Amino acid sequence: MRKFTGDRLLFATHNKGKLEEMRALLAPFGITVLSNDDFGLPEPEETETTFVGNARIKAHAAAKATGLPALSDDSGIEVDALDGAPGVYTADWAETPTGRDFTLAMTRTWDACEKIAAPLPRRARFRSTLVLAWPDGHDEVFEGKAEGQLVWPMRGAHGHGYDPMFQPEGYDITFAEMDPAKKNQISHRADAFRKLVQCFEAKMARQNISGGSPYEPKLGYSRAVVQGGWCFVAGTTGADPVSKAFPDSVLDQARNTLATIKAVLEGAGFSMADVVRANYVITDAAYVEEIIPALSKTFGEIRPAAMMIVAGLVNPAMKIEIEVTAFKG
Ligand SMILES: O=c1nc[nH]c2c1ncn2[C@H]1C[C@H](O)[C@@H](COP(=O)(O)OP(=O)(O)OP(=O)(O)O)O1
Ligand SMILES: [Mg+2]
Repeated sequence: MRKFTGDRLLFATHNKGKLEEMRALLAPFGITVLSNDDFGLPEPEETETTFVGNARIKAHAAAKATGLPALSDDSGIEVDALDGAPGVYTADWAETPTGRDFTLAMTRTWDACEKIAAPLPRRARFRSTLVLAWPDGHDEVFEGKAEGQLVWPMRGAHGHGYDPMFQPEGYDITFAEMDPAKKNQISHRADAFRKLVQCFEAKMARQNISGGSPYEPKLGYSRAVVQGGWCFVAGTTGADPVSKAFPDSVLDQARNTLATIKAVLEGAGFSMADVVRANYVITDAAYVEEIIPALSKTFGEIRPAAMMIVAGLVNPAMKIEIEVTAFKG
């Protein structure tokens, strides 16, 4: 999957409700979100018969016109009793000669169910297909959905589109009665967005990882810090993970240290193979020969850039401390 590495993204929509939701979803990633309004882009004709087809039209048209990576959303509501209608034509059901009227669209949808005396609950789902397109024509597709049922009469004043008649599964309020931040956690768009986030890994906000040591808040450090594609693991010593005692042998301490580092990296979504730098402190130069089996077993193939210092450590029982840095592109 191609990664998004820039800091400006165009969200190619003319729908203010979608734009607000997408800006909130993207806020933690430090990406400036531009909209069609910033460029005065025309609304392309959605001539395809699938969500992905129409989402591609919108994203590629915007990426081509602006030279920026562009994200689009094509979405709609599927009603089981109506064989999935209005589906891709959800926006069309709101069209009137003077613009879109969603009260009319929702009334049409409910009436269609009434006409065939569809049994209750009238199961439905929102679907969202997000397409991220680059000016060179490449794109990535992410799909999401939110299950629920239609309710009548319409309820609630938040949200947009068909929100007042959609009650998500597990709730007794509609999307339009829900706090917008809550809708943004459980919606079809949020579901698709969680998949899109893989594209933004390199933009992830800083994350401090605690190992639970009481010294962390006292001395002001973290077991590891993850930022962007990097994981910085703090200097780690070789106590036994269960007894917390330091074994006599420096080789055993080295093995414990490397096992702890491996667990920390894996907990942060990295692996030992991602280690690009390792710094070693040993308390006696003679220990170099002793720790070779642990080091060559762990790093013989990975070969991070390394440095080894002979120095004192804070507890006389400690014979080795290792810090590593990992990078995931
Ligand atoms: O969270 C939602 N809550 C309520 N209704 C929603 C939602 N998400 C999509 N919908 C409905 C209304 C929208 O008009 C249609 C999608 O049509 P769709 O063509 O994808 O969007 P659109 O024409 O409003 O904006 P644009 O194409 O510029 O992104 O489905
Ligand atoms: Mg549209």
